[in-house]
Amino acid sequence: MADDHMPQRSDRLGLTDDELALHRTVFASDALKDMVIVLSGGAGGIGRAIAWLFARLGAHLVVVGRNQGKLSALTSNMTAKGLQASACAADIRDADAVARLFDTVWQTHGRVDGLINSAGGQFPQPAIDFSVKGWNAVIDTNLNGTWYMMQTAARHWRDNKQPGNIVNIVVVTTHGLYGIAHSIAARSGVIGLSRSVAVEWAPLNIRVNCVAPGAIETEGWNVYAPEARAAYPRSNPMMRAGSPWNVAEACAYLASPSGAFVTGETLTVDGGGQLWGETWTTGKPAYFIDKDT
Ligand SMILES: CCC/C=C/C(=O)SCCNC(=O)CCNC(=O)[C@H](O)C(C)(C)COP(=O)([O-])OP(=O)([O-])OC[C@H]1O[C@@H](n2cnc3c(N)ncnc32)[C@H](O)[C@@H]1OP(=O)([O-])[O-]
Ligand SMILES: NC(=O)C1=CN([C@@H]2O[C@H](COP(=O)(O)OP(=O)(O)OC[C@H]3O[C@@H](n4cnc5c(N)ncnc54)[C@H](OP(=O)(O)O)[C@@H]3O)[C@@H](O)[C@H]2O)C=CC1
Repeated sequence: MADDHMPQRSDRLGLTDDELALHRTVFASDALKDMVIVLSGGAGGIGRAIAWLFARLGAHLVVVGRNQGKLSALTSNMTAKGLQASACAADIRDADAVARLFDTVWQTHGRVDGLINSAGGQFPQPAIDFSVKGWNAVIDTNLNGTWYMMQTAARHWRDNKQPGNIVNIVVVTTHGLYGIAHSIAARSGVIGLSRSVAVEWAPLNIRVNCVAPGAIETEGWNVYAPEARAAYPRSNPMMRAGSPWNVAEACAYLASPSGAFVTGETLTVDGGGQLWGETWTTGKPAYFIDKDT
């Protein structure tokens, strides 16, 4: 079977709910049967693919974000297809809101089996120009917010003597992604945290992994200028953007029994971009442009 390619369209970015409801998957339809999964950023481009895939594999998805309207629109579309999903608005930067969120989910379902942290993002800017407020906004969202979710989930698993697993969506921090140094710093923190608590929490039967997507076409790309965005599909040796579905299936591998012996790992889903290619979110500076090509 050929790899799936993102349809190249100019009208919108990413996959629609109708497409996500039907997209082929390699996973068995009961791979996540009866699992309760908390998914932050669930109404975003990658989050929605995760929500649909996981619910189609039998899980109940609790989707989290700041915008109740976007969350409810998604869960209505999912429940209309017979899938199990509910919406819970919360800002992951607010540790008290995160605590209330997990209390509510445990009260409602009596369990949580997995946490996927897909909430995140940044704005493109040369690092030398970051304001204190801009820096803090990105660190708070991507490092602190992700940590509040991880720690709160883990405390519930410990206190209820239940196993759990966490997948954090990060960015590729090792090579080729420029103009978002605040996010590279935050996500490097998340990767380090994940490796550290993968060991500390192994006695609690909690696995912790990361997925690092490369250029994945979603509406999240709207934060970048069209000229910068136009170069993203050429940022890896496959010379194309990835699909949110590719990221969702990587998460399913890690969150289901297929990942039972994997912890502390970062699974990179970038078409080889960490080995060859570059992404300038701010547009490529003249200094780096080879005038002979
Ligand atoms: C292939 C490529 C890789 C792609 C990777 C992806 O992740 S794809 C997409 C993934 N999705 C996304 O990335 C989603 C889009 N990103 C976001 O939602 C935000 O960037 C956020 C994550 C920081 C949220 O922060 P928030 O809710 O607090 O929002 P806020 O708006 O209130 O900003 C707070 C402060 O930040 C500063 N500042 C903000 N923008 C700019 C700018 N353009 N310029 C300069 N500075 C900027 C500014 O100081 C502002 O305060 P001010 O001066 O206005 O009082
Ligand atoms: N698309 C890509 O090419 C890549 C994406 N990534 C990362 O993958 C993740 C998902 O990306 P993608 O789906 O494309 O981006 P989107 O912008 O489409 O989705 C991000 C989601 O995060 C939610 N969110 C942001 N801040 C908060 C917050 N403080 N509290 C709760 N929810 C929040 C947003 O919902 P709301 O605004 O309603 O709160 C939104 O639904 C992000 O971490 C992103 O940085 C990494 C590499 C590449």
